[in-house]
This record gives sequence, C-alpha cells and structure tokens, in this order.
Amino acid sequence: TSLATVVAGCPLSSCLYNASGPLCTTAAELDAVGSSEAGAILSKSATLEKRQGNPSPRYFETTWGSINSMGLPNEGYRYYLDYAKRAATFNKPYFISVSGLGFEDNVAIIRALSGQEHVSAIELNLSCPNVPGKPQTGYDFEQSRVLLEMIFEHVTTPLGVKLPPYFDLPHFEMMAAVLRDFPIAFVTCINSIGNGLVIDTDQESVVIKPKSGFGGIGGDFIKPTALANVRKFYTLLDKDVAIIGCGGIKSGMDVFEHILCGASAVQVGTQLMREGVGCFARIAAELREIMGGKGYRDIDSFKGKLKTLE
Ligand SMILES: O=C(O)c1[nH]c(=O)[nH]c(=O)c1I
Repeated sequence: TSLATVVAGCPLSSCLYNASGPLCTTAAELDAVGSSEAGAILSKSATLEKRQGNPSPRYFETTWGSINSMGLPNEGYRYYLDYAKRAATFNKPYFISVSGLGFEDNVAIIRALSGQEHVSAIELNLSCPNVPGKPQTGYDFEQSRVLLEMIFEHVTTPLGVKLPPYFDLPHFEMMAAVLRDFPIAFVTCINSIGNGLVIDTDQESVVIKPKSGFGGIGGDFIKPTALANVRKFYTLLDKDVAIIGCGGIKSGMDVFEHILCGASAVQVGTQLMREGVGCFARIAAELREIMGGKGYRDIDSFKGKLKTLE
C-alpha cells in the first residue's frame, strides 16, 4: 500500500497537508489542522517520552523563510497514539512522525504504533538536525539500512521515511539503494537544510539560542534543493513508492513544481507557521486555478512530467 492509495481518491486538497514540526505538537494544534482544508494530519516527530526541547528562542522567521533548532519538543508517542481516535473524526488520514533518540527507541515506538486503528501511516524521521550530539541517521547509509532492517521486522502499518536534503549525486544513489530493499510506502523529501546561520546585524548576534545559533533552514531558499530531491528519488525509486514533496511551498505554483518533479502529495512547513492553517485552502485554490489554466483535470495528468531540454 503506497501512500498514494492512503491519500489518493480524496479531493485535490488531500494532496496538501502539514509538514511535521510547525503547529502539530498539541491536540489543539492537530485539531486545527484537522478542521482545515489540509488533506491529512501529521504529528510532530515523537520520542519515547515527552521532551521540552531546546531553550528558546529556538525558532526565527525571516522574510525568505525560517531557522529552527527546536530540539524535538513533543508530548511523547503515547500522546499521538491516543490522539488517533480523535483524528479519525476529521475523516482524513492521520500520520504519526517518529524520531526516537536511538534505534531501540525507534523500534519500541514503531512496535507500539504498528497495526493501531486510525493510524494511517508512520513517517520515520531520519533527518532531525537539532539534537545536540546526535548525527542525522539519513546521512549514514549503513546505519539507515540497519535501522530499517530492525523496523521492518515489526511494522505492518504503512511506513515512509523523512529524508534530509542530499547534494551530491552519488548520495542519492546510495540512499535509493538502501530504500529499494524495504517495502516503504513513501519518501518525504526534504527536511530542513541542517545547521544554517541567520544573523541580526543590529545586535550583531545570532537569532536563536541553541547550538550557538545554528539551525535547520526552511522557506524560499530551500525550494530548489527540495525539488531536486523529489525529482531524484522519483526517478530512482519504483513508482509504487509515493514521493511527498516538502520545502519552500507557499503557493499553488510551488505545489505545481513539486508535482511536476514527481510528488504525489506535498507538505507545508514554514508557510504554515507564518500563515496558519488557512494556507491549505489558499494554496489548494491556487493550484486548482493553475491546473484549470493549463487544462489539467487531475494531478496524474502532469505528475512527474518535468521536461529536460533536448
Ligand atoms: O528541532 C527539531 O525538533 C526539528 N527541526 C527540524 O527542522 N527538523 C526536524 O526533523 C526536527 I525533530
């Protein structure tokens, strides 16, 4: 069951939902996503136990996007499992993001979530860049394989992975070679670009407290990298693996670009944080307008059909 079957068949807006992270940590925030035009609800990445995360200020908005070093603040996975029955009242898929602090934690959480009613899919986060002292699993191909081997011994619920951005073509091949060996339902590309730096020139200082100001970058500047990652994994993986686009989406045209690259659905992060859950209805309407203008009746008419210059 690829995510496309989980999400497909719903109205167009179902292909647009929230990225894990912004405005999806508490039941109230998840309710707001559920009550909006978002086509699904995705939780904040969950750990075994509740976490406070890094000291504030840990999120900063710029004109072009955002920088964050949240440090995985969340209510603990049981909270998001308990929420599942409430999520079901919104008649849309409910996904739980998992980012255990170690392989054992990831396995324990996924064993507890697997097969649970009203949990439509699990998004295994291989790319949290902000837990001090913890390297991103997604940048260690062998460790990624080891973790996925452990996970797939226990999981029945559709499971996908949230990947960090890759920049070197052999790295795409190496990660695709790992992913091909597992029945993953989807791949979400990309997480924030890790460890950027934003400066306040009046104060001549960084703008977030954790990690000497280093944090994950989201927004306008990461769209070209997000599109490239969506395109690469779309071309490298079987077509029954849905690619979920994330990165730099704030308009219907941005969604159009991600779908042209091969995305079956897209997630909104930084723009959701800026605009609130009203962004889903706006962006979905803009996409419908663009599709109408181009004569496309549905997403499959142009999904993955990005042309190269012959
Ligand atoms: O700092 C965070 O909580 C965080 N921040 C990000 O930008 N991506 C992630 O996957 C996570 I788990």
